Amino acid sequence: MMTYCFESRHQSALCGQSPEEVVLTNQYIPLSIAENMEMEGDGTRSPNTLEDTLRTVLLRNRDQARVVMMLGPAGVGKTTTMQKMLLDWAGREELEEFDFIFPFAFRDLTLLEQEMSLEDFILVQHGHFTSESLAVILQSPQSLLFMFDGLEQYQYRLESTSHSALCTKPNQSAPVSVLITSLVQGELLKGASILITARSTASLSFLSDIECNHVQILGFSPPQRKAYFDQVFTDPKNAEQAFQYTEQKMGFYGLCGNPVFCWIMCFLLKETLETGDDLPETLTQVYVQTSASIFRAHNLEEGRARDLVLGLGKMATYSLGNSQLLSQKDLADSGLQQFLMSPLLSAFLFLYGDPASDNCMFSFISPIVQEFLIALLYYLDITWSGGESVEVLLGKLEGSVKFLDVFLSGLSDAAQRKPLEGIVGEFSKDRTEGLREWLKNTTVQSLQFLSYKRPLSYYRLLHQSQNPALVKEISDSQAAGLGRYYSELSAWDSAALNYVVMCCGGRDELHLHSSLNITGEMTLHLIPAFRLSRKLALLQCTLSTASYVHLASVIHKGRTVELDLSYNRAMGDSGAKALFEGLRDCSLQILRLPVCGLRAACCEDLASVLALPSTQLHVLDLRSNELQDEGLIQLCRGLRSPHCKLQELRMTSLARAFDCNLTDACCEGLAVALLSEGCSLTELDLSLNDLGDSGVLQLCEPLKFQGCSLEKLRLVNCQLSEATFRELGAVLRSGNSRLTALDVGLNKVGNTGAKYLWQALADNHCQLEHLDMEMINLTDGSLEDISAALKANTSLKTLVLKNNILTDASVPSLVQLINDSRTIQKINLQYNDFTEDVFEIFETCGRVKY
Ligand SMILES: Nc1ncnc2c1ncn2[C@@H]1O[C@H](COP(=O)(O)OP(=O)(O)OP(=O)(O)O)[C@@H](O)[C@H]1O
Repeated sequence: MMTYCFESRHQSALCGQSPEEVVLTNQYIPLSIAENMEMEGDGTRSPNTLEDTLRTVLLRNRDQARVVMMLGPAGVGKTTTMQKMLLDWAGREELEEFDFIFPFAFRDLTLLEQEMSLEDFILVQHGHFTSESLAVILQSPQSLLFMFDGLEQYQYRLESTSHSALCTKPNQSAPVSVLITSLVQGELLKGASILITARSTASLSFLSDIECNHVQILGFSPPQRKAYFDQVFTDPKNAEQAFQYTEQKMGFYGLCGNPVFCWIMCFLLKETLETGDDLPETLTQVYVQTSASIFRAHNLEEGRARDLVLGLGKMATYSLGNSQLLSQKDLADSGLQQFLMSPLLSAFLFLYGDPASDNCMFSFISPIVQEFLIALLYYLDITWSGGESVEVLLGKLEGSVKFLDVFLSGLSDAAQRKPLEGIVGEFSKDRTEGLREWLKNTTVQSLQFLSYKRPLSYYRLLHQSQNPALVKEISDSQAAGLGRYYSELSAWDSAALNYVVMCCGGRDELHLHSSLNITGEMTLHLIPAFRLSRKLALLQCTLSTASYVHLASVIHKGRTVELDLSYNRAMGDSGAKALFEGLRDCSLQILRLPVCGLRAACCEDLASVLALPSTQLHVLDLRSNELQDEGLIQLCRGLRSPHCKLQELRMTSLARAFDCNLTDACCEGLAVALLSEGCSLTELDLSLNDLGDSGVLQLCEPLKFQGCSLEKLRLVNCQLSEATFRELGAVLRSGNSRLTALDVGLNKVGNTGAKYLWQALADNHCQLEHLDMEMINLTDGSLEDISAALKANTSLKTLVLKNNILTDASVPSLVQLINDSRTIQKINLQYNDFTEDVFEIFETCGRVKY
């Protein structure tokens, strides 16, 4: 059994050690799987290491056919895992419940075109059994495990066939595809276990009728890849450096979990760390430098190297649209026959079988290498595919390629392609310039038209092309669009966005809206761009706690003056506390944190930073956070400090569902703070809190003192009655108040309550410029008071009386009053009980909104 191996291939810079070598030399590192494993019957989660999971699902419910699909992209370790299972089973360390395991590679099955029985099928692949022994073995299906590796390399489709067409006996002949389907459906060897690997779920329709467990391999987690780097490098310092470098520079491409990619990075960094050469900055450089190194090792002359790349590029394109498994004919059609015996060929292709025989088959070592070769072909042969433009090429291959545009962009940069150009000859200048032009135009278009493909996907390409002059050209023509992003952000997008912003020397304002799951890694990529922005708005995002730590480092001693984190509901006290660390010494003047899930627990930290001489905060927006009295009382400690520079504090609620929950209990502390010498508060918004008369009457006390700096006060919908209005009137008439704006709408005090404010307006001590009494149940009965107030007043500029119960009867007088007033600029009378009859009168005064 142990002579069997799924793939015979040798080690290369682009594909790593063979699976067989990895397991036999004990270099196998456990792999991670996706978390969304099925729940067990008792509600517990399945184990989450790959090996445990496979064991569990294979040994579950042994009376039925147990089919397990092991899924994961190319190079993630499916074959290696199978190889490891086999080795462990043979060494009696795992899966002892199975007496026999029969491994198959789908690729080999492609050659089995004739009909045969299951017995013959097994004997063809595993010749060490005799027919007699096999017949006995097959009588106990429950002790058998069949492994089928690499479904995408099977030329025939497995279909969900009707039961009558399936095989039921091991000696019954049928096409191999039917034998496999019969096994899977449980018609043949009922009770046997089946494990199949595939890169994707694309061709799994044959499993639709049966119960099947899916295990998704993710590859190496960060600790697993650290272990891998430690294993490959002998020097632990180099291992750490290479690991960190790979994480930071390549992490966002989403490839680092892939063992083969880790191998390539180790190979490359080992070389560059030894020679002191430049380390790769982009994905393109990784593949350019690795292939250049392969070519150098084989010392091929320039013409032949170019022919090889051209041939591989052509075959790569053919393979994309046709089959992953390629024949000798495909090789010859691509002009590669001359390289058949060259070891260089196997640096890019897996060879199965004897190259001298007609049965030899080939496949590209990975889709990403395939795409890299297509990109090279594009620049090396301008006649290829009718000389089509990059746009047409990408359009044609959309859906089947992932990194082609990335490589095309990277290779358009002379410095990045240089190591390969020295080996395969010059790239077409027309093509490199054409790419540059295309990239510029599509990026500009995406910035101009919101419906166009999102700009961030082009920023990735700009980052790859490493061409700051090109970015500058784009930003010169599209300055406005470059600072605003309204979509999901990935780590790759963040790195690309940072690159673009940095190439432009920063943006004064940077807005990221509605991006969920902004991780610490993403924020880390964006720190340089953030630090250059004076205004930073990250609205309706979900930032991780680590992101707030990074944001704190952005504002700490930075140039950011305004930070708007509105509607980051998940921030909470932990995020806020991390952020406030940055406030200790910063230029930040405006901090907007409405609807951020804050509670009283964060207010102590906030109060402490407000009291620091190094804090510059002028505006603090805490609307719709459930801070409660306790939170505001804590904050007052900061407000009382002579160092506190806060001028504007907003603690209203944007909706009843998001209350600040303040009551009269916080008002005494606030009154003391307002009276304290250091307090520089000029604007206070406490609307939509149940302060009641008992609370606001306490606040009125400091307002009557000259030392109180408050100029604008909003107390909309605070459950106030006549008593408070009387006191507010007294404040305005006191001659000491600096109040210039007062909003007291939605407190249903009627004419009797409002009377006190009309009287205050008539007093020449009152300096109010803005008064809002929306929806306070004002009727025509107050017309006399209004009239007296407006005739005498010389300061009021805006008056809001909308949503009251005034009728047509008041209109002529009101309009006359406004027309006569020298100061009033705007009066809002919308939504009163007016009929259309008076609209003509309103029209005579441009200052009335009705
Ligand atoms: N667990 C592992 N530990 C160490 N190296 C590994 C591990 N898994 C994979 N590798 C390395 O990655 C290479 C590719 O792995 P493997 O061939 O198993 O991937 P795959 O998922 O079967 O890919 P494909 O879909 O292309 O067949 C192996 O040859 C080996 O060098």
